[in-house]
Amino acid sequence: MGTQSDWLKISLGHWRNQALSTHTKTRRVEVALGERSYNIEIGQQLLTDSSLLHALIPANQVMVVTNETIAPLYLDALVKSLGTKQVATCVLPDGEQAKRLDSMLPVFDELLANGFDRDCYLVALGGGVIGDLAGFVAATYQRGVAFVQIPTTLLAMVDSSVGGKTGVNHPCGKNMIGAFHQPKAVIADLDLLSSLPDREFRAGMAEVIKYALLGDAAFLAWLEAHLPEVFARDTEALAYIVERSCQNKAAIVQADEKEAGQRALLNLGHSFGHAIEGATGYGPWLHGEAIAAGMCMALRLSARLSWITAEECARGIALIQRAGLPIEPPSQITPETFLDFMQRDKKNRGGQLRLVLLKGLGNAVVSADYPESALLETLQEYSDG
Ligand SMILES: NC(=O)c1ccc[n+]([C@@H]2O[C@H](COP(=O)([O-])OP(=O)(O)OC[C@H]3O[C@@H](n4cnc5c(N)ncnc54)[C@H](O)[C@@H]3O)[C@@H](O)[C@H]2O)c1
Ligand SMILES: O=C(O)C(=O)C[C@@H](O)[C@H](O)[C@H](O)COP(=O)(O)O
Ligand SMILES: [Zn+2]
Repeated sequence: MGTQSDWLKISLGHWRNQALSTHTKTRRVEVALGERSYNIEIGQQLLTDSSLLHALIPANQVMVVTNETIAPLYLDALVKSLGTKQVATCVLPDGEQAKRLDSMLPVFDELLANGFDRDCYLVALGGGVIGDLAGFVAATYQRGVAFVQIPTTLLAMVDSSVGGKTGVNHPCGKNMIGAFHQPKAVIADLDLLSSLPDREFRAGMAEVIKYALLGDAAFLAWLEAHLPEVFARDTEALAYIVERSCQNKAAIVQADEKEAGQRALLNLGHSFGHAIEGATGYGPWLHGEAIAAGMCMALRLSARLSWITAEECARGIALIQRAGLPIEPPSQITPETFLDFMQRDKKNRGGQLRLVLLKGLGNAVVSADYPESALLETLQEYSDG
């Protein structure tokens, strides 16, 4: 005999499948970058929409890059929908650990073995790891070929597939080797989220909350009110958060494609978060989890500086906690280790640590104008040592 909570789980699961089977209209967000402009298509049944794929991937030679977890779920369907083109595939190992330079070599080998020329298209079918890596292969193969992002995680749909940051990690730091290379299109098929594990879904929510905290106070209030629908994976709620997140990201990327200035706002929580990922060896902490803890650290430092009130700080942290995300870094990471990683952050200039901090919820700033002691005290708050 099942318990009441078993029953609740079963009925919620049933409702979730029903929710996903309701068809939402396709939404489109444009990333307007002159000759590098492209659209983000957000909808359902897009992976099997041959006419959409033919329109957005107008090449005869197509290389699909994916990983060993996603391939059995979605690769056949995609290859079938691509039809009669010359389609090659490259299936990489799963995980953040695989986001490194030498994982790119099998993709280059496969492109060359198949005689792919400069008119070929790469298709990144996966989360942020595959998108960043395949995008960097596209940026460098024969000095640059076209690519399309088909994000399969929430994080990739709301963030990594958009904006053209591609690259791989180095043991000394996150995304240390890479290039700006915009995709030709982003195809976000919400149906693919039905197989995403809950932990990965929560990690994606960290980047969604990021947009709200850094520049969209109305979205923050919406998320506070609608988190249950989001976590039930209600199709309309998913379509809304993906669309709103992409609109926020597109607006910033359009204004500052190569991060000369305001694009760094998209790095809220990342100076701390990337240090957590690096210090733990890339993997145990998912990117979104590290960024969640990092955003809490940025909130706490902002409150220490009196740039936000204690209430605003608590409100931001409460939402992150309600999303089931960590609100503190691992206590074993010492302030020295944090500073070591943070000193190599790409936002720094002239030896100064530039951080994304808050001057109100929905109002982030990039600043090196804070007393070093405030940063050290914040790091010490979390440390065992
Ligand atoms: N380029 C950017 O602007 C940008 C932005 C944010 C994050 N990132 C990068 O993205 C990476 C994190 O991306 P992520 O969170 O998508 O992680 P990920 O790519 O590792 O995917 C998460 C996990 O989910 C699995 N998975 C993916 N889609 C699935 C699906 N539909 N069903 C079942 N399992 C699925 C994957 O195999 C993997 O195990 C980090 O490397 C981060 O630095 C880049
Ligand atoms: O698109 C951006 O710009 C971002 O900063 C988005 C981040 O969520 C993402 O994690 C990005 O890869 C971080 O970039 P980095 O330049 O700090 O390595
Ligand atoms: Zn990120």
